[in-house]
Amino acid sequence: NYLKIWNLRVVLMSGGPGSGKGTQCEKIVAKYGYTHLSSGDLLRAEVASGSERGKQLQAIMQKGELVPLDTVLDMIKDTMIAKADVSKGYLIDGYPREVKQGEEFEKKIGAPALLLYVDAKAETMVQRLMKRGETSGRADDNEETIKKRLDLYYKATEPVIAYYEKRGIVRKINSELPVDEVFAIVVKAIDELK
Ligand SMILES: Nc1nc2c(ncn2[C@@H]2O[C@H](COP(=O)(O)OP(=O)(O)OP(=O)(O)O)[C@@H](O)[C@H]2O)c(=O)[nH]1
Ligand SMILES: O=c1ccn([C@@H]2O[C@H](COP(=O)(O)OP(=O)(O)O)[C@@H](O)[C@H]2O)c(=O)[nH]1
Ligand SMILES: [Mg+2]
Repeated sequence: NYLKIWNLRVVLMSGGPGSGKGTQCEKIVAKYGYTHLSSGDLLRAEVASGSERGKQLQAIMQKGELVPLDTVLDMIKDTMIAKADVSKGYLIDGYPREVKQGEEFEKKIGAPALLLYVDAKAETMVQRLMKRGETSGRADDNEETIKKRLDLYYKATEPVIAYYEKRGIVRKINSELPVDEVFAIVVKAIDELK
């Protein structure tokens, strides 16, 4: 199975907090049957398990900071391997968060075929997250943590996009548009892959 993951297509979904990554990923999974891995969801599952490691993660995420990159990469890799037999390809959401994470991913797993970059204005993202926070129950959907996530996104994650741009695999998509219009552009980008 470890060998098998090298042959499966990897699509990355990147964008700021609240830019619509999760929303678009759900639609991609329904249409293409890719295995969806959200690094944030994997981390939240570990927190929910109540483990010692989960407690440490909770503290980091509550502050809007980044979890050590090896922790996240190991979780992603283990999940990829576990699902390799039934997988048609992987859709990895919210990862990599920093250039170093991307480099490690390539060393241990392989090169992605496409990076979908959903882009919205900071103001839009904050608004969406505040609204989502009314019902999400996410400890990090509050004004103070949102601001930190946003700052860290511009500082650490935007350079990741520049890194993949050099390889010509980035498709930037305006996610200020209604969900279905954003998705139509996403579909085009995926269908162009061979
Ligand atoms: N108008 C509009 N709203 C959207 C769009 N995509 C997402 N939203 C809303 O914005 C909120 C955040 O979307 P998510 O898909 O959860 O965002 P995310 O990028 O996964 O955010 P994180 O989980 O914080 O990384 C949701 O409550 C959606 O309803 C879009 O394309 N257009
Ligand atoms: O590769 C990752 C992905 C997520 N996180 C942590 O998990 C939180 C939530 O991530 P998610 O992608 O769900 O939401 P976003 O911050 O994009 O709104 C982040 O703020 C980080 O603390 C992390 O450290 N590394
Ligand atoms: Mg999400």
